Amino acid sequence: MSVFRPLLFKNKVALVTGGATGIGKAITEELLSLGCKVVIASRKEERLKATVQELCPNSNRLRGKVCNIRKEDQINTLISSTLSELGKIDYLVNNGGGQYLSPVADIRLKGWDAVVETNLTGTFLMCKEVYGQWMRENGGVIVNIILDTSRGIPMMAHSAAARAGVDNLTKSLAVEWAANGVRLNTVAPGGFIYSPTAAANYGGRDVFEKARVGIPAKRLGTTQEVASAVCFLLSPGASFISGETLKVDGGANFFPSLDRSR
Ligand SMILES: CCCCCCCCC/C=C/C(=O)SCCNC(=O)CCNC(=O)[C@H](O)C(C)(C)COP(=O)(O)OP(=O)(O)OC[C@H]1O[C@@H](n2cnc3c(N)ncnc32)[C@H](O)[C@@H]1OP(=O)(O)O
Ligand SMILES: NC(=O)C1=CN([C@@H]2O[C@H](COP(=O)(O)OP(=O)(O)OC[C@H]3O[C@@H](n4cnc5c(N)ncnc54)[C@H](OP(=O)(O)O)[C@@H]3O)[C@@H](O)[C@H]2O)C=CC1
Repeated sequence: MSVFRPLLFKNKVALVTGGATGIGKAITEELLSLGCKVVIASRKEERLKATVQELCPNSNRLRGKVCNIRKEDQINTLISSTLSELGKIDYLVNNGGGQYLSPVADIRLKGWDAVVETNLTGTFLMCKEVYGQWMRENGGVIVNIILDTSRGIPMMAHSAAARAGVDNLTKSLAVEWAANGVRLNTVAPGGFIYSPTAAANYGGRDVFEKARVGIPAKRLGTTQEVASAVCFLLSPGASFISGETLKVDGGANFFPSLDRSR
């Protein structure tokens, strides 16, 4: 059940990258339930189609657009076609991203580049293009999803470095674009938010289940819990919050190794 007032969101237009699966899909569902029009964008057309069919089969309030955020020309087209179809972009959620597990010693340059391009460069390009085509003149709100990198992330150093870059980019843009009526914040889910697509990237649910002992609440986070944080930061309730990082981790960044026996 949503804790937000639909009046605040009605007829807003939101663009959510990676909005067809996992956390992005929960954000999409929440925004739709509040009355927004939503465009979801990612690489795999079949996932986009399935989510549009599942969440909004009988209306055009949800549209899927194929876009690889590593490709500047595709981002350009994504933004311009969204504007020509829906007339505005009030909210951008840069959620699309990911990585693979590897010790640093085994990361090849091609893999490093793939992860940095996906997470840091992709977010930079999305922010720059939406600002240039719409938000510079009209304002808007951007939320960037990262990982909680406050203690580094062994086995995911490429992604941790890229996400720390996104966190810092967000702070610079929050200052540069404030006078244009643009707010930006990051949401940092701590490690373990289960969804089937996220888990598939690591060979199944096991790696998430094993993490449970290190989480003070003794449970995994849900995609809806991340979506709530995102919607709060998008909402007018957060109208004087910009350049901040909101962790969603059930307290796991404090004393993360305590009480592993339970
Ligand atoms: C300790 C416990 C903690 C457990 C921690 C558990 C995680 C919990 C916290 C985090 C959760 C999440 O983020 S959940 C979200 C998960 N979802 C995703 O990651 C989806 C998106 N990810 C991806 O698409 C990929 O991971 C990403 C690398 C970014 C892009 O892949 P692409 O194949 O499209 O990229 P390309 O440009 O073709 O480059 C591929 C190159 O990348 C490298 N590469 C790619 N996958 C690889 C792999 N599995 N193993 C090795 N190397 C790989 C190789 O060098 C590849 O080159 P070649 O060898 O020449 O091919
Ligand atoms: N699950 C977790 O525990 C945590 C997740 N996160 C982050 O949250 C975000 C969402 O992850 P989650 O929902 O869990 O996992 P998913 O794997 O379900 O989501 C990743 C999404 O990103 C999209 N994507 C990946 N690469 C690109 C690209 N180059 N261009 C466009 N879209 C892309 C994927 O779609 P497609 O493959 O079709 O392109 C997919 O929809 C990610 O940035 C993730 O790293 C952060 C902390 C913890």
